[in-house]
Amino acid sequence: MEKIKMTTPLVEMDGDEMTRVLWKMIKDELILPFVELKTEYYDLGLLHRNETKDQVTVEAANATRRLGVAVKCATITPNKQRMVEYPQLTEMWKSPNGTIRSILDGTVFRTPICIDTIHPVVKNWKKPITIARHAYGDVYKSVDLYTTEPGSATLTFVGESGEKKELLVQKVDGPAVWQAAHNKEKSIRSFARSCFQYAIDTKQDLWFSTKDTIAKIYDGEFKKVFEEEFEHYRAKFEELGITYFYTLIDDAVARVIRSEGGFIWACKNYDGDVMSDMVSTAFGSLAMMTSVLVSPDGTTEYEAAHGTVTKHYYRHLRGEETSTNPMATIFAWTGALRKRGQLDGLTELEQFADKLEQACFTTLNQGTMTKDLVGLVDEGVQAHAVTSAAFLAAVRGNLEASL
Ligand SMILES: NC(=O)C1=CN([C@@H]2O[C@H](COP(=O)(O)OP(=O)(O)OC[C@H]3O[C@@H](n4cnc5c(N)ncnc54)[C@H](OP(=O)(O)O)[C@@H]3O)[C@@H](O)[C@H]2O)C=CC1
Ligand SMILES: O=C(O)CCC(=O)C(=O)O
Ligand SMILES: [Mn+2]
Repeated sequence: MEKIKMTTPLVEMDGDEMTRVLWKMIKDELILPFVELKTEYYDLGLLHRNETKDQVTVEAANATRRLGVAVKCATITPNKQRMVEYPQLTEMWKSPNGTIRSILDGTVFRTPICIDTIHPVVKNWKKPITIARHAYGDVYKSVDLYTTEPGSATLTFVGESGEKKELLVQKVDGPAVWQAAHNKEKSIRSFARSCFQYAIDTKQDLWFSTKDTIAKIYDGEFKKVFEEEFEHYRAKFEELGITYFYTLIDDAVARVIRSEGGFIWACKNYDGDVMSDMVSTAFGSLAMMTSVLVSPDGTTEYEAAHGTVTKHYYRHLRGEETSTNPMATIFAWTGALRKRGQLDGLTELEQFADKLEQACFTTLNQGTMTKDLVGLVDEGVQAHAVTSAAFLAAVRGNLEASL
């Protein structure tokens, strides 16, 4: 078979640990034999980020703005422990995801990948729940401070006009921790618009939740902007018979559990981060969730929602074959290839992405799956755990049969 040609490169962001291992396996087994892959490659592996003083992350984000589509491997965000593990690190670098999302702005849409033989642990969930996570700001762009003596902190804003606004944060009588976070009205507005548009595109209800009773100004602004923006979409919502529903985050959490699913849940950045892990795991596995960042200008970045699967990587380093689930990383690639195909009018590339996803489903339906899924399948369904390599080989077999 002649390889499928591409016209515009994808931005390829390589990453760390087990997902970096899977990344290469996926490319070698499922993409390079079939596609004349064109990528602009950025190595976001921790040590290369360190060598470039994290400039490679900024370059990769700027390349994504230029080329329009990126695919990203999971990356380590260093903490104190990682500084010990990697003594060559000159700084505790920020999260590359945080940096990229700040540059691209927009919303991260996360949807569970469902199969017929695995039922959600929440038995009334009948349809997938998509988390729409605001990608900009809040704690991901905040500054932190630790102080040791009694004293007080104030929050000061100085406008370009010279106007000053000052607020006492707290007076403390001993050691304390502090944090200042922000968001931009423009970003909140584009978050709202992308959520309403996504609800229309997928014909699903949209829920939105914050804690505006506590963060009256901060979260109140999110609520207000969503209400204002909804007026531009109300007619279309009514025409499609879908609804916009706002409620407090704690009420939303309870309602989500009691729901049937089949809607989009818009969440502030941190809520979306943690709720997407809960939702994906409740639907099956962390590795069964797609994730795409859609920025206001339509730029897209596809990734897995999970991390670098460190525990499996240590086993890999000890020479063991691991059974790490590559589904979310494969779907990051198919999402990006399909989008590139759509933008460049390459039907064959789009169809290839569809067929690769279908080959994954066929493999799972044949009972060939990674360890995380085997224990979850319905009673009576034959399923066996295989290594990541064996899973990818089986997917390749099914893919070849479909081409
Ligand atoms: N998008 C990104 O770039 C993200 C990066 N990170 C980074 O990843 C690193 C590890 O973070 P951690 O908190 O352990 O989170 P991970 O998501 O990497 O893994 C947590 C656990 O979830 C299970 N799991 C996750 N993905 C898979 C998979 N594909 N197949 C099978 N099981 C899976 C594993 O459970 P078990 O061990 O029981 O098999 C694993 O130990 C950190 O350095 C963090 O900074 C974290 C989140 C997102
Ligand atoms: O960037 C990080 O460190 C974490 C990212 C994350 O947890 C996510 O994207 O869900
Ligand atoms: Mn997360």
